[in-house]
Amino acid sequence: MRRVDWRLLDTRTQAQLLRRPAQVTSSTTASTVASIIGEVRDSGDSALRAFGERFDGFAPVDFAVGSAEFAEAEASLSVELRAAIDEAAERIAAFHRAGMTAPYSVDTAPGVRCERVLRPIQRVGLYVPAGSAPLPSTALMLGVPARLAGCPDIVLCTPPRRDGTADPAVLYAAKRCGITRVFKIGGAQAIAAMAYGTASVPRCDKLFGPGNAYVTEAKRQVAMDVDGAAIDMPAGPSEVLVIADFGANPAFVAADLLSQAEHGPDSQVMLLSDDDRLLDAVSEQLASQLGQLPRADIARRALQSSSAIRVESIEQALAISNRYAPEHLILALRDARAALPQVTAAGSVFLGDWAPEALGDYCSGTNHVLPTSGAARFAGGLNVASFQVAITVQEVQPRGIEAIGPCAVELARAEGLDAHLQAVALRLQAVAS
Ligand SMILES: NC(=O)c1ccc[n+]([C@@H]2O[C@H](COP(=O)([O-])OP(=O)(O)OC[C@H]3O[C@@H](n4cnc5c(N)ncnc54)[C@H](O)[C@@H]3O)[C@@H](O)[C@H]2O)c1
Ligand SMILES: N[C@H](CO)Cc1c[nH]c[nH+]1
Ligand SMILES: [Zn+2]
Repeated sequence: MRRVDWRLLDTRTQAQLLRRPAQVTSSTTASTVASIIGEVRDSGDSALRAFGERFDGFAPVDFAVGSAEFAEAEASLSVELRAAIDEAAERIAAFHRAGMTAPYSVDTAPGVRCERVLRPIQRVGLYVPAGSAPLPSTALMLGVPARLAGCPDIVLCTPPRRDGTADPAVLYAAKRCGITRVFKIGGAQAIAAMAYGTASVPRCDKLFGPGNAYVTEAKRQVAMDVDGAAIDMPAGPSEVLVIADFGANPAFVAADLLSQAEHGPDSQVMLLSDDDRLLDAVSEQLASQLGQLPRADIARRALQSSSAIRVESIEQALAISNRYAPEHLILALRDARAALPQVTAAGSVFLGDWAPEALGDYCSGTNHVLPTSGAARFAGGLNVASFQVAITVQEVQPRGIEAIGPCAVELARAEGLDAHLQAVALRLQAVAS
């Protein structure tokens, strides 16, 4: 992790420091992904088999997980793991249920009723990563809100293991959410299959879920294509930014940084502090904790494009954080709650010393599918509304057209749109006669 003093950097170097590693390699990734998508569109299942063989070491004859594989998966899990998945699912459901928006209706004038009704998106495609680590928690983060939204048709893709089976905990978590249409397909090819459809995989209206740089780029490309599919958000390589003051626990801070660094070599973790001793102590902790981690190599590579930044003040740290717009923001501050109003861009915020980011990943109840690469400046994390379409409705009585028709006539005249004017004027005449 490079150590720098923000106050000594010119503005260009400051900007470079806040760049994501995935942004640096994006043009190569984009062309690789474009050709994968093209081949899936042209050759469907046979392209999926070729990419499965090349990238996952397995090309299933049948991509769909059958009922026997679901049953074996469930039986193979420990009682403790099943209970943890069940417990997490319940807490995620409780938080997401509380955040569901209700339909509403307003009489905007006498005889004019405007409403907003909510409908579930009819067919949604979920992507659960399993490249370097299978993420059953992601199946919950996607499946729970999709069910609460009432989506009738839920498709899930996840990369197969080398033996051709899907990760059993991912299958259990999917089934726990009522999802049984699971396909063993990973990467950009899975996104292409769900966006355009193949003989095996149904075409979906909207795609959800995190993934590596290939998955995230594939989602971006299918979302740009009018024949493709909508997407939730860019939810790429994991990130965390920690703002720590003099009193923060260096072991906790280092553990939180490493918990995101271990996701992938393209993850990025940032530490900002106004205290040199804290920065020194975290650096020592990183070195000693790294040695204990099975995924130390991955974490070490992520740390190479990460920074520990000495700032003038916590206010300056908050300003830098808002500019960076991290997926996760940990406020390891003595009065973390007091800093919250200054946070304007972050996917999910963790207040104080006792809220490790890993709790949000698994079971606090918030969603861990969050915007990365700075998208937290304009987008929030996944929620039930992400799986719904909001349809507005208006119902107008004769007295309603009398009340608001003249307003529409005036505006139509100003725009020179006579057919619009006529549509209203005819009704005004009919009501008057
Ligand atoms: N932002 C979020 O909300 C969030 C949540 C969870 C996980 N994540 C991120 O998701 C990512 C998961 O990545 P992963 O790799 O473990 O799993 P993954 O399932 O996203 O990717 C694995 C797939 O990548 C494809 N692939 C691998 N190498 C390739 C290559 N050279 N060319 C083309 N395709 C290739 C393969 O098809 C493989 O099946 C991590 O970066 C993690 O940080 C983000
Ligand atoms: N931290 C990831 C989101 O960036 C989510 C996750 C799943 N499992 C562990 N972590
Ligand atoms: Zn994580």
